Amino acid sequence: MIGIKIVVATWNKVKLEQIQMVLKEVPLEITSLSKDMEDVEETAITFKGNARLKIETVKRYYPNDIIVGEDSGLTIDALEGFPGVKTARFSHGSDADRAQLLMDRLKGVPLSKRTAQFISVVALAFPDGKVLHSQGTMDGWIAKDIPSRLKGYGDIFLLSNDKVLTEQLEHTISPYDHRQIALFQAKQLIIDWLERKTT
Ligand SMILES: O=c1[nH]c(=O)c2ncn([C@@H]3O[C@H](COP(=O)(O)OP(=O)(O)OP(=O)(O)O)[C@@H](O)[C@H]3O)c2[nH]1
Repeated sequence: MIGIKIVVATWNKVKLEQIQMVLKEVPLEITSLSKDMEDVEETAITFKGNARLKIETVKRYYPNDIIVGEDSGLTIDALEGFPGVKTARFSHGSDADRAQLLMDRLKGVPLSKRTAQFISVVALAFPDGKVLHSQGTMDGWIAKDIPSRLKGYGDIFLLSNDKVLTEQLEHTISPYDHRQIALFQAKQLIIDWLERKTT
């Protein structure tokens, strides 16, 4: 549709690539944020709330475009949902450092009680003021052993086939990935909105 772009409201390069990959089937130009745009303080207590904060901030700069924002994280049942919305920042350092801290907190907890979820919420803001959301969840367990190459949460997140997420992804892009599930729904919501707009 002439004039409308998709603007991806993320400051994370990997996430940007994943969003661009799924949304490339939508017949609109996809752009990322200009380098000098302020990051958003993620102060909400839900993934949906933080995804909304991201799109609302970016919409102020691009009121006539479709804004796509995503918030995700890991929730661990034995830790009452922790780290949840704080997954990217509950302590200093890298995701690998934080993953190590989670392993320490789960010391002695048997595998059957180490159930966890990766959750992704995508928020969409449309030029007519409409706001829509989609959500994806992936269930698994926090592994008992720390792998030798701990780079992030994907290295401690065990799937039902006994592989950790990053090991699985080396072989195939999982259609069951929380972010992929939320993004595929979001793609359809954008297509539906465009169809209604043109009919
Ligand atoms: O190893 C992983 N495999 C995954 O599949 C996965 N999905 C989410 N995460 C982690 O969850 C937090 C999201 O934080 P988040 O949504 O606030 O994103 P972000 O701050 O990086 O970017 P932005 O979009 O806010 O700019 C970050 O710590 C991510 O590493 C994953 N880690």
